[in-house]
Amino acid sequence: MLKLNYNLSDQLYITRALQIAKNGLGLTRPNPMVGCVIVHNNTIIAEGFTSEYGGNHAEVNAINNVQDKALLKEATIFVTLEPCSHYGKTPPCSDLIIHHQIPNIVIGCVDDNPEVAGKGIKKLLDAGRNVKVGVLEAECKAHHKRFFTFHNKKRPYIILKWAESNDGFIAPKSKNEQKPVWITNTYSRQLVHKWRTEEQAILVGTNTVLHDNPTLNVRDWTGNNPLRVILDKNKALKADCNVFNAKAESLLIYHNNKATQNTKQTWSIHPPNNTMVGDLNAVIDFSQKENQAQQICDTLFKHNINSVIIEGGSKTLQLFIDAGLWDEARVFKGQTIFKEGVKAPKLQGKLINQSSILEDLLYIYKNTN
Ligand SMILES: NC(=O)C1=CN([C@@H]2O[C@H](COP(=O)(O)OP(=O)(O)OC[C@H]3O[C@@H](n4cnc5c(N)ncnc54)[C@H](OP(=O)(O)O)[C@@H]3O)[C@@H](O)[C@H]2O)C=CC1
Ligand SMILES: Nc1c(N[C@@H]2O[C@H](COP(=O)(O)O)[C@@H](O)[C@H]2O)[nH]c(=O)[nH]c1=O
Ligand SMILES: [Zn+2]
Repeated sequence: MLKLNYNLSDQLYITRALQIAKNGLGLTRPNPMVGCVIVHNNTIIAEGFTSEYGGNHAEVNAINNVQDKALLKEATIFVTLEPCSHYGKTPPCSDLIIHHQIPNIVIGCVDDNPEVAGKGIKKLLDAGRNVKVGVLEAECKAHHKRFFTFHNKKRPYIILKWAESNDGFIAPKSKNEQKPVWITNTYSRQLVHKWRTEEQAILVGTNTVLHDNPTLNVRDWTGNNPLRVILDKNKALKADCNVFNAKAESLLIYHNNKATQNTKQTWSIHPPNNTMVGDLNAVIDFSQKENQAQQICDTLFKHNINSVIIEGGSKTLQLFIDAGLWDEARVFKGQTIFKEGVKAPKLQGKLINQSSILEDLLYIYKNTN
């Protein structure tokens, strides 16, 4: 039977499931980071969250953690996302729940992946189980924002990030060395490395590579490197740029005219890992300025990328802002004054958080359109 009335304890256990689900952040991609709690007689008897990509789903881990499996016949299982119904890298979790005769299932939100999309719930209902759907639904959807954006908007969840001087520039007019001019302090920069571990890809424009020679990997935090996505219309970037080194994988996006396609590629692109589909070269039509951002999104979608952090420069960030193709912006404001230089992007969004990291200010915006 499908139930729609929820009580406080349902919310409490889904809150706990959301809390432990966050252990999978940056590890489960492109799978969602699900949390699961199993309760018997008002006591949590086991918990689980999604393992690193290719490993167990949250429900499997939670059920494996139950010591006395006989209790499952009287238990309630709480999950942030509808249990799956399909054979992916692992068998369907809804079958496992049925197999263990768990009578009550409480679900945060329905899975919008077309392979599941209600079929997991149907399986459970057809097996005569009590199913509640939509407990803390908004919170669960927000938690699974990367996964839902990917399936519903057919593009990755997009985070814009930049650091601007106190007078609104992201770089000075000129500089002597091919490396970034740091506006933010080391703690802010460490936070950026943490953010890099949380997203599947990181993207920058050509000028940023030419001027900064960034590496774009994770150094000041522990976690997975994102895939480095580099826009290089004319394949002008040299093989020895740091973004093509062996420290992480790179995807090059270039223009689709004959001249560039025939350009001999002189550097090796690292092989895709098992979360990627397609090869690590992609072609778009850069002459169509008005839909460049959409084409880039389509490319990332085809490569199964659920989230991307765009770290500049201004032109690249503005491209996505003008196309309305962004979800969150994380903007640092430092104390430096440049007087002139590369102007920071112009963005209109809802300010949802403001904090300070020593003297740096951090503003978080949401795209409400
Ligand atoms: N403080 C911060 O957070 C950050 C600062 N920066 C700074 O920003 C500056 C770069 O930003 P910005 O100039 O806006 O550029 P981007 O990094 O956004 O690069 C995109 C631009 O590069 C130019 N370009 C040059 N050669 C090519 C090519 N072969 N293919 C495609 N595009 C090409 C294009 O300019 P055009 O359209 O004119 O052809 C294009 O619009 C750097 O000085 C860097 O230090 C960068 C990232 C973050
Ligand atoms: N200058 C500046 C930033 N610059 C961004 O960081 C990139 C360098 O990455 P990496 O080589 O991996 O350290 C650089 O190309 C640009 O995208 N970021 C910030 O948080 N604060 C700053 O003040
Ligand atoms: Zn599953």
